[in-house]
Amino acid sequence: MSALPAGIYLVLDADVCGRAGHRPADVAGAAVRAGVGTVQVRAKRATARELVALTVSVADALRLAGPAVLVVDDRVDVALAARARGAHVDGVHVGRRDLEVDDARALLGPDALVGASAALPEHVRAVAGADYLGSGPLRLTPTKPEAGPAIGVAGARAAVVASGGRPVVAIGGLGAADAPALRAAGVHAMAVVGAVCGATDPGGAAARLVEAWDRAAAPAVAR
Ligand SMILES: Cc1ncc(COP(=O)(O)OP(=O)(O)O)c(N)n1
Ligand SMILES: Cc1nc(C(=O)O)sc1CCOP(=O)(O)O
Ligand SMILES: [Mg+2]
Repeated sequence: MSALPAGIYLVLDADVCGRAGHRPADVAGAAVRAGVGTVQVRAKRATARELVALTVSVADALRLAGPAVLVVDDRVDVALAARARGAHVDGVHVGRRDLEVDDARALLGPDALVGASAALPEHVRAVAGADYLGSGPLRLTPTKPEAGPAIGVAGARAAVVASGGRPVVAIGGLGAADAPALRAAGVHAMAVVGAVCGATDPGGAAARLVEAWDRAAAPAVAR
């Protein structure tokens, strides 16, 4: 199984990229070149066929950009279809209305990376087989207005405590300024959509996020 990289986790939302005038594969490549370790393909309005094509194009971009983990939001069938076309897809991120974690793993194979949404400690217990947990929204966000309620850094900390040592990925309204508090709470990675996909310069925005994350870990004397 691919381990989930710590640091910045890009949720590559096709609609947010499109509104900003960016090709998702270009955003993914620029982000990974800037040090982003994980990319999740998310396209809520796409057909299954469009999502397969998008996933293949992102996998192609990542092959050139450098090592990164690639997962698909929601759709195990799409991950499998992209793999069948030769794309390297590590796994999926499943939400509470998608396939269960164990079913996703049974279909994708034992080495797949399967992440699951779990905002509250009771959700964390319900996804015992997940390789990592996505917890949010930290704060309300225009990218996903239906998400909520906001759990804040305290909620992310509660997920970390309930996680049994599994990596927790915080999501929802996050930016570079959040890195110190999230790292202090024991969060493994910070997921962003708008901060990169919606930026004028996605690569530059990703580089600033990576730098903020790395700097947040530095000992106080080195700052
Ligand atoms: C890292 C991460 N965490 C949480 C989510 C939310 O996933 P989900 O519950 O499936 O909601 P949608 O993204 O599908 O609207 C995520 N995508 N990534
Ligand atoms: C895709 C997603 N899931 C969330 C959750 O709380 O489950 S919040 C979210 C959107 C995050 O976008 P942004 O970084 O632009 O705020
Ligand atoms: Mg989802």
